[in-house]
Amino acid sequence: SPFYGRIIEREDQLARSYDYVIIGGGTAGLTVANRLSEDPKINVLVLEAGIPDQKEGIAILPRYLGGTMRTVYDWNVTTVPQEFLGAANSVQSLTIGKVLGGSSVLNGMMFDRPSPQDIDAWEELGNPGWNWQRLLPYYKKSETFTPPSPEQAARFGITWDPAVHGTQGYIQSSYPNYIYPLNQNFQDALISLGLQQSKDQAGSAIGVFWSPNNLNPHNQTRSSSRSGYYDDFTRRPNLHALTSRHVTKLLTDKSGGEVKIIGVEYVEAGKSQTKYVIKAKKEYILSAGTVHDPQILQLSGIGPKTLLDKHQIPVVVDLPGVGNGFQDHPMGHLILNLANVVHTPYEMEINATWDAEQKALYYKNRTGAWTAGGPNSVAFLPLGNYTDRAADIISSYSSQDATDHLRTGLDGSVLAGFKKQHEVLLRHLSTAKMAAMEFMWLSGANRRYQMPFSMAIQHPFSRGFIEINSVDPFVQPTIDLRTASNPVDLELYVEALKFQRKVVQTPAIQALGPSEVRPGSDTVTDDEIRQYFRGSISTMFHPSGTSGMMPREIGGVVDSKLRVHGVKNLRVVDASIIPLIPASHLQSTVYAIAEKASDMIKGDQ
Ligand SMILES: Cc1cc2nc3c(=O)[nH]c(=O)nc-3n(C[C@H](O)[C@H](O)[C@H](O)COP(=O)(O)OP(=O)(O)OC[C@H]3O[C@@H](n4cnc5c(N)ncnc54)[C@H](O)[C@@H]3O)c2cc1C
Repeated sequence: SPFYGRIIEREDQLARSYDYVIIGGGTAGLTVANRLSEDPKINVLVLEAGIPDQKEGIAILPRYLGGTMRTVYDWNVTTVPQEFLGAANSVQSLTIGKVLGGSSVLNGMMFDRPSPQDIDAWEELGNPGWNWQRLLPYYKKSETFTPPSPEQAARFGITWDPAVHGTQGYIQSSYPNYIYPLNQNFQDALISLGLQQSKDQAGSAIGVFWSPNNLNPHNQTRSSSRSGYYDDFTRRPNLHALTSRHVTKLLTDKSGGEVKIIGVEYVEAGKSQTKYVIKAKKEYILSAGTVHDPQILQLSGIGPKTLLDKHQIPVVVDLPGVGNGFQDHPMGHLILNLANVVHTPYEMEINATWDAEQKALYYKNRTGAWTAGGPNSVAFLPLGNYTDRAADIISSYSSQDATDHLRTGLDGSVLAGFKKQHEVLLRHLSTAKMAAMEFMWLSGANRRYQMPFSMAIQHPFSRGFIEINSVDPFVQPTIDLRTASNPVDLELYVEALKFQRKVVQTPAIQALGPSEVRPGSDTVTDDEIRQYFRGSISTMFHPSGTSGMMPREIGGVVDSKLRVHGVKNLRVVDASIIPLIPASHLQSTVYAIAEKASDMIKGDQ
């Protein structure tokens, strides 16, 4: 067919049948599509609600990091008012990708990994085979790591361990040709406080470390699931992507005793009168992301019975976990102005001459500050590393009844699951092997200030939810992060700010002539600090957990082969299956999950 080998545009270009239909061509969706279509006999269709980006600056240049937010490539969804936060930041926007490549086209390009314990905890929740040792090969499989140049390695002291990196994967991880010197001040400051520096974050992400970006080292542009797993494979005749197609529900059949998916219903964007149905011979794979997976499942009658009854949707599978278990990394800031002039991404915004010089360098030979955007320097710290109140905090969590601060009306199975998570988290957080807080200089991910430090809680005990509030698939589901609903989470921020202020006092930061812009000198007491965070914490864009991988008896949505409980031929593969959010930015883990899932699906063929 003349249409093979590209993104197809019309229904009459579809193949007669597909073995797999993948709902959502995002980070995980395109990974699975690539791997399944390696077998030329297997036909794969991806249905993606967004359009392909045009490789414009905001989508591919580190200089314009963040520029896709609130554009056509963003679903532009917002939360309901957050009752545990202050009025000023009560309604939050939650950027998520609506584009071929999904959130990997919008993300902050930080390419790090969690610590082994973060993944081992998944196995402890009843998922055999989901531990660090078994997932590490998939982190490696998805990555091609390029070490920093010898000059950069020598100048900044960047070390790495080739044993934990991949060399054949489709996602490029590398250091930009230009590294902002402030990354070094940040490292030096933390080391001067006695913190350990890891040789390589990719095998043990504790302490302060250098991190690469998802950056193509050859042309210094973003590496995304689209550039890595899709663009070079469009000549495969058995891989089709149909964009601008919004999936509205899954069609189910219960007649044989077990529940089966018998088709996917979708519409073309802007033409919702005409409904199409496409069928898969083997399986359906839901990769629509943490916000939309539960919406699609619930609209299809798979979800909590009480919610389905409320909307008069016939119950196909009563699965109380669907949409519950939402987790994210809420993020707060300490912001400095610097008296001593150093180059920062902020300078791009105020110094047109410097920006133009850097632009010229970029287009001449891919050097200069336009190559840099995503953060390269970060610290993931266990409680005992940044506060002497670690024991108090652990005991505040452990003296709670695990279900004290959850939303009301949850099914017993979901409560049992959270009890189990509570236990697993407390066991690990009291060791030096699980990070509780991430500290980072945001680099180009926040270009409004010279020195925005972020602080993000890594293992919140608060849980949010996503649920439909209409049977209309085009109405955004209710997104309730419930940030800080567990009050002990806020205590971690109080301690984090005090620690961050100590960091500012170190010679490495003092050399920059810092003055605190936020929260500022009138925020001193614990109560003032709590108020500050209530009024300012926002999401770090790491939504996960709404199709949690756990046994059904404890509120799980998918089993350890990522099959939806109670449904024969449906898997979920993306960030929503993460049962406990790890201490890391999420993309490397999403790729690893998708690579592992692809092998499991092939194995079951
Ligand atoms: C602004 C931002 C910054 C981030 N920064 C970083 C970072 O620096 N480092 C890092 O590691 N991670 C970062 N992340 C997180 C990381 O990018 C995500 O966790 C990851 O990309 C999620 O992958 P996914 O496959 O679960 O979902 P997505 O990649 O979002 O894919 C879901 C896809 O499904 C499609 N879809 C949804 N509903 C439907 C429907 N009804 N019909 C058809 N298609 C549908 C969507 O359009 C989308 O393409 C960031 C994320 C964002 C948004």
